[in-house]
Amino acid sequence: MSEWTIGIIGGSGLYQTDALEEAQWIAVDTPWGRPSDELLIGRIHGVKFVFLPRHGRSHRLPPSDVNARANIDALKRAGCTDVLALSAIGSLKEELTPGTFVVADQFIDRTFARERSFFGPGVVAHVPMADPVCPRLSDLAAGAADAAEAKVARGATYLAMEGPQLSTRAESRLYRQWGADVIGMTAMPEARLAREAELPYALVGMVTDYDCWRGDGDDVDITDILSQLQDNAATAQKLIAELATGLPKQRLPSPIDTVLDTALITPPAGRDPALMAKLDAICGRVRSRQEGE
Ligand SMILES: CSC[C@H]1O[C@H](OP(=O)(O)O)[C@H](O)[C@@H]1O
Ligand SMILES: Nc1ncnc2[nH]cnc12
Repeated sequence: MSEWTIGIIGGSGLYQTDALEEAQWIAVDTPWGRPSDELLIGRIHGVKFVFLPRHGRSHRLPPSDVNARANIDALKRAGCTDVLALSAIGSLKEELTPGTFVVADQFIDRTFARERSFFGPGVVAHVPMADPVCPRLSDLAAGAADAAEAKVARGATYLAMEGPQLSTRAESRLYRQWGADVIGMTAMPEARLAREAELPYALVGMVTDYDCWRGDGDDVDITDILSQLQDNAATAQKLIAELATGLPKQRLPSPIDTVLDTALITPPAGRDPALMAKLDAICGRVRSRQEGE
Protein backbone atom coordinates (compact mmCIF):
# COMPACT_ATOMS: atom_id res chain seq x y z
CA MET A 1 0.00 0.00 0.00
CA SER A 2 1.18 3.51 -0.64
CA GLU A 3 0.20 7.14 -0.86
CA TRP A 4 -1.84 8.71 -3.64
CA THR A 5 -0.46 11.51 -5.77
CA ILE A 6 -3.21 12.66 -8.08
CA GLY A 7 -2.42 14.34 -11.38
CA ILE A 8 -5.21 16.53 -12.73
CA ILE A 9 -5.20 17.61 -16.36
CA GLY A 10 -7.42 20.67 -16.65
CA GLY A 11 -9.11 21.22 -19.99
CA SER A 12 -10.66 24.24 -21.65
CA GLY A 13 -11.88 26.67 -19.01
CA LEU A 14 -9.94 25.00 -16.20
CA TYR A 15 -6.53 26.65 -16.05
CA GLN A 16 -5.71 26.47 -12.33
CA THR A 17 -7.32 25.18 -9.17
CA ASP A 18 -8.03 27.06 -5.93
CA ALA A 19 -8.49 23.85 -4.02
CA LEU A 20 -4.74 23.30 -3.43
CA GLU A 21 -3.03 24.33 -0.20
CA GLU A 22 0.54 25.65 -0.31
CA ALA A 23 0.38 25.49 -4.08
CA GLN A 24 3.40 26.35 -6.20
CA TRP A 25 3.90 26.48 -9.96
CA ILE A 26 6.99 24.42 -10.84
CA ALA A 27 8.67 24.28 -14.28
CA VAL A 28 9.43 20.75 -15.49
CA ASP A 29 11.24 19.76 -18.67
CA THR A 30 11.02 16.31 -20.23
CA PRO A 31 12.89 14.37 -22.93
CA TRP A 32 9.76 14.84 -25.10
CA GLY A 33 9.81 18.61 -24.88
CA ARG A 34 8.03 21.07 -22.64
CA PRO A 35 4.67 20.25 -21.12
CA SER A 36 1.77 22.62 -21.79
CA ASP A 37 2.68 24.75 -18.77
CA GLU A 38 4.30 24.60 -15.36
CA LEU A 39 2.83 22.13 -12.88
CA LEU A 40 0.81 23.47 -9.96
CA ILE A 41 1.77 21.28 -7.02
CA GLY A 42 0.05 21.35 -3.64
CA ARG A 43 -2.06 19.35 -1.18
CA ILE A 44 -5.74 18.93 -0.42
CA HIS A 45 -6.55 17.32 2.95
CA GLY A 46 -2.95 16.09 3.05
CA VAL A 47 -3.12 14.40 -0.38
CA LYS A 48 -0.58 15.58 -2.97
CA PHE A 49 -2.12 16.93 -6.19
CA VAL A 50 -0.32 17.98 -9.37
CA PHE A 51 -2.38 20.16 -11.70
CA LEU A 52 -1.53 20.82 -15.36
CA PRO A 53 -3.60 23.05 -17.67
CA ARG A 54 -3.76 21.10 -20.93
CA HIS A 55 -3.79 24.12 -23.23
CA GLY A 56 -1.57 26.29 -21.01
CA ARG A 57 -2.82 28.91 -18.55
CA SER A 58 -3.48 31.37 -21.36
CA HIS A 59 -5.05 28.71 -23.62
CA ARG A 60 -2.38 29.10 -26.30
CA LEU A 61 -2.18 25.48 -27.50
CA PRO A 62 -4.73 24.07 -29.96
CA PRO A 63 -5.58 20.37 -29.51
CA SER A 64 -3.15 19.14 -32.20
CA ASP A 65 -0.26 21.01 -30.55
CA VAL A 66 -0.80 19.75 -27.01
CA ASN A 67 2.37 17.75 -26.32
CA ALA A 68 0.66 14.85 -24.58
CA ARG A 69 3.91 12.90 -24.29
CA ALA A 70 5.56 15.76 -22.41
CA ASN A 71 2.45 16.25 -20.24
CA ILE A 72 2.21 12.61 -19.19
CA ASP A 73 5.97 12.31 -18.70
CA ALA A 74 5.97 15.46 -16.53
CA LEU A 75 3.14 14.10 -14.35
CA LYS A 76 4.94 10.76 -13.98
CA ARG A 77 8.20 12.57 -13.17
CA ALA A 78 6.35 14.62 -10.52
CA GLY A 79 5.42 11.35 -8.81
CA CYS A 80 1.77 11.04 -9.87
CA THR A 81 0.25 7.65 -9.15
CA ASP A 82 -3.02 8.31 -11.01
CA VAL A 83 -4.27 10.89 -13.53
CA LEU A 84 -7.73 12.41 -13.75
CA ALA A 85 -8.41 14.31 -16.97
CA LEU A 86 -11.12 16.96 -17.13
CA SER A 87 -12.36 17.99 -20.55
CA ALA A 88 -14.96 20.02 -22.35
CA ILE A 89 -17.07 17.79 -24.60
CA GLY A 90 -19.93 17.97 -27.05
CA SER A 91 -22.92 15.70 -26.52
CA LEU A 92 -24.05 13.20 -29.15
CA LYS A 93 -27.02 12.04 -27.05
CA GLU A 94 -30.20 13.95 -26.22
CA GLU A 95 -30.08 12.89 -22.56
CA LEU A 96 -26.51 14.15 -22.04
CA THR A 97 -27.56 17.74 -21.56
CA PRO A 98 -25.12 20.67 -21.32
CA GLY A 99 -23.70 20.74 -17.80
CA THR A 100 -23.65 16.93 -17.45
CA PHE A 101 -20.43 15.42 -16.11
CA VAL A 102 -19.77 12.28 -18.16
CA VAL A 103 -17.36 9.63 -16.88
CA ALA A 104 -16.03 8.05 -20.08
CA ASP A 105 -15.09 4.38 -20.24
CA GLN A 106 -14.33 3.92 -23.95
CA PHE A 107 -12.72 5.91 -26.72
CA ILE A 108 -12.84 5.99 -30.50
CA ASP A 109 -9.67 7.59 -31.79
CA ARG A 110 -10.04 9.68 -34.95
CA THR A 111 -6.95 11.81 -34.32
CA PHE A 112 -4.23 11.56 -36.96
CA ALA A 113 -1.64 14.28 -36.45
CA ARG A 114 -0.21 13.51 -33.01
CA GLU A 115 2.63 11.52 -31.48
CA ARG A 116 0.86 8.56 -29.91
CA SER A 117 3.54 6.46 -28.24
CA PHE A 118 6.61 6.81 -26.05
CA PHE A 119 8.03 3.67 -27.64
CA GLY A 120 9.49 3.21 -31.11
CA PRO A 121 12.41 1.69 -33.00
CA GLY A 122 14.78 0.21 -30.39
CA VAL A 123 12.24 -0.32 -27.61
CA VAL A 124 8.88 -1.93 -28.46
CA ALA A 125 5.87 -2.13 -26.16
CA HIS A 126 2.24 -3.07 -26.79
CA VAL A 127 0.11 -2.04 -23.83
CA PRO A 128 -3.47 -3.37 -23.65
CA MET A 129 -6.15 -0.72 -24.29
CA ALA A 130 -9.34 -2.82 -24.26
CA ASP A 131 -10.35 -1.08 -21.05
CA PRO A 132 -8.68 2.29 -21.49
CA VAL A 133 -9.65 3.86 -18.18
CA CYS A 134 -9.06 2.85 -14.57
CA PRO A 135 -12.37 1.70 -13.07
CA ARG A 136 -11.29 2.60 -9.52
CA LEU A 137 -10.33 6.18 -10.36
CA SER A 138 -13.41 6.54 -12.57
CA ASP A 139 -15.64 5.48 -9.65
CA LEU A 140 -13.89 7.88 -7.30
CA ALA A 141 -14.23 10.70 -9.86
CA ALA A 142 -17.93 9.92 -10.40
CA GLY A 143 -18.47 9.98 -6.61
CA ALA A 144 -16.67 13.31 -6.39
CA ALA A 145 -18.80 14.73 -9.21
CA ASP A 146 -21.94 13.57 -7.35
CA ALA A 147 -20.67 15.19 -4.16
CA ALA A 148 -20.05 18.40 -6.14
CA GLU A 149 -23.75 18.25 -7.08
CA ALA A 150 -23.14 17.77 -10.78
CA LYS A 151 -25.53 15.79 -12.96
CA VAL A 152 -23.41 12.68 -13.55
CA ALA A 153 -23.52 10.01 -16.30
CA ARG A 154 -21.33 6.95 -15.77
CA GLY A 155 -19.99 5.03 -18.74
CA ALA A 156 -19.77 6.64 -22.18
CA THR A 157 -17.84 6.38 -25.42
CA TYR A 158 -15.79 9.49 -26.18
CA LEU A 159 -14.87 10.11 -29.80
CA ALA A 160 -11.60 12.02 -30.14
CA MET A 161 -11.43 14.13 -33.32
CA GLU A 162 -8.40 16.01 -34.61
CA GLY A 163 -9.98 19.47 -34.82
CA PRO A 164 -9.49 22.32 -34.40
CA GLN A 165 -12.63 22.87 -36.51
CA LEU A 166 -15.83 21.37 -35.14
CA SER A 167 -17.47 18.45 -36.99
CA THR A 168 -19.59 18.62 -40.11
CA ARG A 169 -23.19 17.55 -39.60
CA ALA A 170 -22.57 14.33 -41.57
CA GLU A 171 -19.59 13.48 -39.33
CA SER A 172 -21.55 14.23 -36.18
CA ARG A 173 -24.38 11.93 -37.31
CA LEU A 174 -21.91 9.22 -38.38
CA TYR A 175 -20.28 9.24 -34.92
CA ARG A 176 -23.71 8.73 -33.36
CA GLN A 177 -24.24 5.69 -35.61
CA TRP A 178 -20.88 4.36 -34.44
CA GLY A 179 -22.17 4.45 -30.88
CA ALA A 180 -20.19 7.44 -29.67
CA ASP A 181 -21.87 9.35 -26.83
CA VAL A 182 -19.66 12.42 -26.59
CA ILE A 183 -17.04 14.18 -28.68
CA GLY A 184 -13.87 16.07 -27.87
CA MET A 185 -10.39 16.76 -29.24
CA THR A 186 -7.94 15.82 -26.51
CA ALA A 187 -8.45 12.50 -24.70
CA MET A 188 -6.44 10.71 -27.37
CA PRO A 189 -3.55 10.03 -27.42
CA GLU A 190 -3.48 11.22 -23.78
CA ALA A 191 -5.19 8.05 -22.49
CA ARG A 192 -2.88 5.80 -24.54
CA LEU A 193 0.21 7.56 -23.22
CA ALA A 194 -1.01 7.39 -19.62
CA ARG A 195 -1.36 3.62 -20.03
CA GLU A 196 2.17 3.36 -21.46
CA ALA A 197 3.40 5.34 -18.47
CA GLU A 198 1.63 2.87 -16.12
CA LEU A 199 -0.65 5.64 -14.86
CA PRO A 200 -4.26 4.71 -14.09
CA TYR A 201 -6.29 7.31 -16.03
CA ALA A 202 -9.90 8.47 -15.83
CA LEU A 203 -11.70 11.11 -17.86
CA VAL A 204 -14.59 13.28 -16.77
CA GLY A 205 -16.03 15.13 -19.74
CA MET A 206 -18.16 18.18 -19.03
CA VAL A 207 -20.82 18.75 -21.68
CA THR A 208 -20.80 22.23 -23.17
CA ASP A 209 -23.03 21.72 -26.25
CA TYR A 210 -24.95 19.30 -28.47
CA ASP A 211 -22.50 19.48 -31.39
CA CYS A 212 -24.46 19.80 -34.68
CA TRP A 213 -26.21 16.42 -35.20
CA ARG A 214 -29.63 17.72 -34.15
CA GLY A 215 -29.79 20.16 -37.07
CA ASP A 216 -32.50 22.13 -35.33
CA GLY A 217 -31.07 25.54 -36.10
CA ASP A 218 -29.36 25.46 -32.71
CA ASP A 219 -25.92 24.31 -33.84
CA VAL A 220 -22.88 24.49 -31.62
CA ASP A 221 -21.46 27.95 -31.40
CA ILE A 222 -18.26 28.90 -29.60
CA THR A 223 -19.98 31.63 -27.54
CA ASP A 224 -22.38 29.07 -26.03
CA ILE A 225 -19.49 26.68 -25.40
CA LEU A 226 -17.53 29.36 -23.55
CA SER A 227 -20.43 30.34 -21.33
CA GLN A 228 -21.22 26.71 -20.40
CA LEU A 229 -17.49 26.14 -19.84
CA GLN A 230 -17.47 28.70 -17.05
CA ASP A 231 -20.36 27.04 -15.20
CA ASN A 232 -18.76 23.62 -15.64
CA ALA A 233 -15.39 24.88 -14.40
CA ALA A 234 -16.92 26.10 -11.12
CA THR A 235 -18.35 22.61 -10.49
CA ALA A 236 -15.06 21.01 -11.56
CA GLN A 237 -13.24 22.98 -8.83
CA LYS A 238 -15.62 21.39 -6.29
CA LEU A 239 -15.10 17.97 -7.88
CA ILE A 240 -11.33 18.24 -7.33
CA ALA A 241 -11.78 19.08 -3.63
CA GLU A 242 -14.36 16.28 -3.20
CA LEU A 243 -12.02 13.78 -4.85
CA ALA A 244 -9.43 14.43 -2.15
CA THR A 245 -12.06 13.85 0.55
CA GLY A 246 -13.30 10.61 -1.01
CA LEU A 247 -9.95 8.87 -1.57
CA PRO A 248 -9.27 5.79 0.56
CA LYS A 249 -6.47 6.56 3.03
CA GLN A 250 -3.99 4.20 1.44
CA ARG A 251 -3.67 3.41 -2.25
CA LEU A 252 -3.84 -0.29 -3.09
CA PRO A 253 -1.83 -1.32 -6.17
CA SER A 254 -3.60 -1.30 -9.54
CA PRO A 255 -2.79 -3.79 -12.34
CA ILE A 256 -2.08 -0.72 -14.50
CA ASP A 257 0.90 0.15 -12.23
CA THR A 258 2.89 -2.75 -13.71
CA VAL A 259 1.48 -3.10 -17.24
CA LEU A 260 4.93 -2.82 -18.85
CA ASP A 261 6.09 -6.02 -17.14
CA THR A 262 4.41 -7.92 -19.96
CA ALA A 263 3.89 -5.19 -22.58
CA LEU A 264 7.56 -4.28 -23.06
CA ILE A 265 8.71 -6.99 -25.45
CA THR A 266 12.23 -5.94 -26.47
CA PRO A 267 14.57 -7.90 -24.17
CA PRO A 268 17.09 -5.83 -22.15
CA ALA A 269 20.02 -6.79 -24.41
CA GLY A 270 18.22 -5.58 -27.55
CA ARG A 271 17.07 -2.21 -26.24
CA ASP A 272 18.42 1.00 -27.73
CA PRO A 273 20.27 2.70 -24.85
CA ALA A 274 19.48 6.21 -26.14
CA LEU A 275 15.72 5.54 -26.23
CA MET A 276 15.90 3.79 -22.85
CA ALA A 277 17.54 6.90 -21.43
CA LYS A 278 14.69 9.01 -22.84
CA LEU A 279 12.22 6.61 -21.25
CA ASP A 280 13.74 7.05 -17.77
CA ALA A 281 10.52 8.29 -16.16
CA ILE A 282 8.20 6.05 -18.21
CA CYS A 283 9.92 2.70 -17.74
CA GLY A 284 12.65 3.26 -15.16
CA ARG A 285 10.73 0.91 -12.86
CA VAL A 286 10.89 -1.98 -15.35
CA ARG A 287 14.50 -1.32 -16.20
CA SER A 288 15.72 -1.42 -12.62
CA ARG A 289 13.60 -4.51 -11.91
CA GLN A 290 14.89 -6.39 -14.98
CA GLU A 291 18.49 -5.32 -14.60
CA GLY A 292 18.35 -6.53 -11.00
CA GLU A 293 17.18 -10.00 -12.16
C1 LIG B 1 -13.31 25.47 -26.58
S1 LIG B 1 -14.13 23.94 -26.77
C2 LIG B 1 -13.07 22.94 -27.74
C3 LIG B 1 -11.88 22.42 -27.00
O1 LIG B 1 -12.25 22.08 -25.67
C4 LIG B 1 -11.93 20.74 -25.45
O2 LIG B 1 -10.61 20.69 -24.91
P1 LIG B 1 -10.31 20.00 -23.50
O3 LIG B 1 -10.56 18.54 -23.70
O4 LIG B 1 -8.88 20.29 -23.22
O5 LIG B 1 -11.26 20.61 -22.50
C5 LIG B 1 -12.07 20.14 -26.82
O6 LIG B 1 -11.52 18.86 -26.88
C6 LIG B 1 -11.45 21.15 -27.67
O7 LIG B 1 -10.05 21.06 -27.66
N1 LIG C 1 -18.91 19.85 -30.13
C1 LIG C 1 -17.64 19.64 -29.81
N2 LIG C 1 -16.82 18.97 -30.67
C2 LIG C 1 -15.53 18.73 -30.32
N3 LIG C 1 -14.98 19.11 -29.16
C3 LIG C 1 -15.75 19.78 -28.31
N4 LIG C 1 -15.49 20.28 -27.10
C4 LIG C 1 -16.60 20.86 -26.64
N5 LIG C 1 -17.61 20.74 -27.53
C5 LIG C 1 -17.11 20.08 -28.59
